[in-house]
Amino acid sequence: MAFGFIKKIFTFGKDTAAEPETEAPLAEPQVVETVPEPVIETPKTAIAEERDALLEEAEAANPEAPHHVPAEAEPDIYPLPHAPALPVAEDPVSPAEIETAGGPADDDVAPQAEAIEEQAAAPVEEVIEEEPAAPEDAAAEPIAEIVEEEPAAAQDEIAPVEEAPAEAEDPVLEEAARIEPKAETPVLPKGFATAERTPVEAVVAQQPKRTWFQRLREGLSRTSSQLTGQITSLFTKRKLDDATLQDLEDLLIQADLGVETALRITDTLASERYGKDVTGTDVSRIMASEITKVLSPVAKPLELDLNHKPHVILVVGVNGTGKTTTIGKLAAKLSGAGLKVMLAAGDTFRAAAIEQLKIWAERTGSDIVSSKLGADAAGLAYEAYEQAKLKQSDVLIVDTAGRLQNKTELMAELEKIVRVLGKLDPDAPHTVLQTLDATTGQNAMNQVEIFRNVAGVTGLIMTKLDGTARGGILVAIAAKHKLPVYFIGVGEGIDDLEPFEAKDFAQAIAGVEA
Ligand SMILES: Nc1nc2c(ncn2[C@@H]2O[C@H](COP(=O)(O)OP(=O)(O)OP(=O)(O)O)[C@@H](O)[C@H]2O)c(=O)[nH]1
Repeated sequence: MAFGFIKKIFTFGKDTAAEPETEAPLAEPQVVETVPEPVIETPKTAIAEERDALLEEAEAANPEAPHHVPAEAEPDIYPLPHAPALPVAEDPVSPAEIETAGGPADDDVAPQAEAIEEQAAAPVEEVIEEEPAAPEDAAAEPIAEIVEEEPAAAQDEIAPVEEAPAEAEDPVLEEAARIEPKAETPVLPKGFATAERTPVEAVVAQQPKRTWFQRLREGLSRTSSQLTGQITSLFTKRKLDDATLQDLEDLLIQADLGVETALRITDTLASERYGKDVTGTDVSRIMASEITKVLSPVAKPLELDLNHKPHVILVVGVNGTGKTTTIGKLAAKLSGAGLKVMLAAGDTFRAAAIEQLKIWAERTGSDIVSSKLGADAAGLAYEAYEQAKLKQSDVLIVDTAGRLQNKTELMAELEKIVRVLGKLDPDAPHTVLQTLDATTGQNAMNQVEIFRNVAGVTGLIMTKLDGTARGGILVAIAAKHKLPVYFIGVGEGIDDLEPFEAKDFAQAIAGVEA
């Protein structure tokens, strides 16, 4: 491992498979300088020829002078001004990349790099024979340091990945790994310089973090730009008449806003501008205003009755809609506010979901009750409630397995969880939250209808509004079900959960500047 690492330093971008089995030699320049000509069987490199010519010339000019290049000066032969930084040595860097990293290469850098490659490829026995005493060599010490330090640094980075459960690509786990301390940049040997690449952290730091509102806008930009584009072309050089109103209504319905809201918008537009010229901006403004009116009554805070101890929040929804992630975000908010939170890993179908919730519990300082894969989820909810009572938790949040609304067995199991909790406290679960994935269109309406019947959903959270969200369906759901919308998910991070604001959401959908 350590030797392989050294080898990488000296063989940038080389296909290591094509190299000899022996570990790479420490290609000190003086090694090549002192190798007698007959031993090197490869043809002379340009730099060697140039060097010999210079030596001959110097000898001719002053036959008394010593013509051996002193050892300590030798590293200057190949300063490699743009050598790759050691931390990224795993990433093969070709000489071409080295050049571009620091601008155009000097004419003599390329042959030097070539010479180094040749030296590195030379059979190890030859080099060892000719190599001067290594401990004396100034460059050798830092290399030894790096060799010792490198495995430890690598372990720091690898460890969280090894500990991660099966679904290592899970962003929650990735983020958990990301927050591990970074390995320190090793001290480079003399004669090397770090490549002038901006570290990734610096690049990230340079980019201003997008606010959640920007992410929401971007997420909904597919809906809004499609809508506004179509609306603009609809009203170009046309007065508002019945036909344009009908076309507009169709466009709004296609954007999932629902018939009721579409009619609200067209009616208001007709009352203001019938028979007159209409611009896209007029329509967007009316759209934002009418959508705000529909959403305002459902934009409510999540009320907790802390007399219950615990206030039980059951989280339900179709697979992958973001239940577990949302639970983590909620737990972070609540425990951050000083409440004692207990989580119940009721998604007993998916091992990764249990692990994922454990990580969230750890990150948020919450207690957690979990059981084996495949255990009875209602039994787990019961146990979790008992534990939460015992521990005097303020809030118990119960995760459940994702289920398609048409899977009757799973839906029956959900009913059972609700029944069991109701036996422990007639009012429990006090809140039944349903997560909806904003990338889903009309199907989200169907999901709400069924989960509402089975689990008595009392409020909604729409997740993934930072992606290529559709979002319009939330307006239709609000108009029809009038269920509170508490929060929106605008990312995978712990803080990416924002209270739902009707006006912000409406303006983002309508493409109106705030
Ligand atoms: N971009 C984005 N991704 C999210 C958001 N919320 C959740 N996700 C991601 O969506 C994926 C599914 O989230 P989970 O929390 O595992 O969903 P779940 O509903 O518990 O999934 P099941 O256990 O399969 O039912 C994960 O990759 C999350 O990181 C969000 O607001 N924005």
